Amino acid sequence: MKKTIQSRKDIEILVKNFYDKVINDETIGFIFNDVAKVNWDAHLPVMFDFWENVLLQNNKYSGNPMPLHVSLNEKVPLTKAHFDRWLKLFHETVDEYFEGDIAILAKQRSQSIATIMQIKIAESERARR
Ligand code: HEM
Repeated sequence: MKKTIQSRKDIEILVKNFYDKVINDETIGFIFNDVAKVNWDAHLPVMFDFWENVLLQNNKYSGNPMPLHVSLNEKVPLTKAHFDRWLKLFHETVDEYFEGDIAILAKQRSQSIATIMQIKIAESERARR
């Protein structure tokens, strides 16, 4: 049976399984593997903190992901298709493992953060012209 998202352990299950899909994905995998060459041992704990902060509100993450994605977009254009794919994989992972209010919140928050990210990227492109 699926469970609700309640703890750091649940967040770790969500995030790890999501990135397992990401690194093997034909549409967005190369951005992580070949462009950013992500160090997963360093990145995963940051993502646990980020999602724990967003979903369980415990102030573990105090960074700002927006500038990082704006810079990444200068190395490889991050398109709507990339964001749609990211969101599809994230929502799929949430639904595979979890149910309940926090699972719904995870899908809503990822959607709204992705929207803001795309707006920030578009603004940065206008400023560069
Ligand atoms: C096309 C979609 C996206 C791509 C290709 C992408 C890619 C990346 C990459 C390459 C990194 C750097 C990892 C490293 O440290 O080496 C990163 C960091 C991060 N991403 Fe994304 N991302 C995407 C969308 C999102 C979305 C929608 C969210 C939030 C809902 C998000 C949240 C974060 C956070 C929190 C970090 C860590 C920032 C920090 O170090 O403080 N990303 N992303």
